[in-house]
Amino acid sequence: MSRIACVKDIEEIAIRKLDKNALDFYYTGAQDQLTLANNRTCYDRYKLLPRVLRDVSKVDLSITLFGHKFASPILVAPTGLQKLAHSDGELATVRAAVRKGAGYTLSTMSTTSIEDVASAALKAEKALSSKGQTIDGDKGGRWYQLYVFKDRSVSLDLIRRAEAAGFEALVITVDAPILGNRLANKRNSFTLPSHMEFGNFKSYAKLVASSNLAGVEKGSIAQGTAEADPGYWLARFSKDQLDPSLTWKDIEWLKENTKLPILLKGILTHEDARLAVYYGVDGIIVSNHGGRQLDGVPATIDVLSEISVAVREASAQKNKKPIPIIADGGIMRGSDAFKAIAMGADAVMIGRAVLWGLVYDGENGVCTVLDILNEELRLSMALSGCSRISEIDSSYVLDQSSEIFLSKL
Ligand SMILES: Cc1cc2nc3c(=O)[nH]c(=O)nc-3n(C[C@H](O)[C@H](O)[C@H](O)COP(=O)(O)O)c2cc1C
Ligand SMILES: O=C(O)C(=O)c1ccccc1
Repeated sequence: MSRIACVKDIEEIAIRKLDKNALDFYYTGAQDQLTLANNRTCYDRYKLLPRVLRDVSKVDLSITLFGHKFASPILVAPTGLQKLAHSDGELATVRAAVRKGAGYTLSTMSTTSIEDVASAALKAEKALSSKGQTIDGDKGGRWYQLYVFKDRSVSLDLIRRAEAAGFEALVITVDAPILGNRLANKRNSFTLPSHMEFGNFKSYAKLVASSNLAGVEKGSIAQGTAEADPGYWLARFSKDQLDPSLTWKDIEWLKENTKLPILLKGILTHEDARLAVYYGVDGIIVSNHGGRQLDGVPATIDVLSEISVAVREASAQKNKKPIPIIADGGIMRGSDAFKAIAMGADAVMIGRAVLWGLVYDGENGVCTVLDILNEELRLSMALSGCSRISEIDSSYVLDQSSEIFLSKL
């Protein structure tokens, strides 16, 4: 077999390896998958405008967020059910993130517990130090993604556990009050194999019953009518347990209940970006959930520049520095990350790319994905004349379909 040269090569192998139930869960988007497709094609529309004759003999990828130095602005997005990809699941991913100094966010919907992920990460950090290996970033840098449950005591307990386990920020996902309309998962009656389960809910009786961890075959839930019953295990669990009544008031409640920085994941408009600053959150993740929630929303790169203006203005009104903006969706190349940063992101997250690495070769596969994307980003920077992430701005990209561009013609 020929050697792996890019993340697409790894994706192809992963597609061949996974069964239909798991592949469709990872790969597909909601409804007509318009946003999923757009997430990819939009990057291709932005052209790079390189500057030359600048010293690029040293290119520094590192960034600092919330006082923490990361080796690269490419962070690992929270994705649920990672044991479907590899038997080591979340443990493999977090170990890879440690080895590469990459930011890592653990999903509420993990197949491994918060505590086991934290202890694997600490062990991996110790192993690196004892080998005398250094990474270009600080230790730690792990965040916890929270879905807010109807039973608020569960959410509070998850926060306490994440804090106790050393997670350093909370990522509140706000674009999934209800799970998106995922047709492939419906058709497949998507389910977890019986030997897998959620990693965090064992002590919450209601969640155990509702997720059928108590031994009932997960796939055997009767198919209801489309309206009354979302039709498959995960959609039903989400409908029963996640709180669709969440509002900005609850962000205040969360702030009262933790000292950790809070990021909102799933912001797509400048109005909500302003509200996020107004309500005092510490960062936003501009995301369409990888095209898995509301189909038909724009690709994140297309809304980044107006959101970054809004964040700057709203933060200035409070006499504060702009809060960090992270973007995700469709990033499969280091040059995609470069473009997102140019359009206003401070960092980016990768979801599926990590999952493909995990399927391909567990921990080492995720390391390979991170290495490839970081090297591609380094190359984009060097060839564009940038030696630091902070130098990358909108002068390095051209959006050929934007009104500004068209009005210049
Ligand atoms: C299989 C899968 C599971 C996901 N699970 C979660 C999750 O549990 N929580 C969450 O906030 N986002 C979740 N996401 C969304 C990702 O965090 C991220 O926004 C998205 O994957 C980015 O797009 P990309 O996959 O094109 O990189 C999931 C995405 C995928 C593909
Ligand atoms: O699939 C997802 O996108 C997601 O966010 C999720 C929700 C519930 C369980 C697992 C993943």
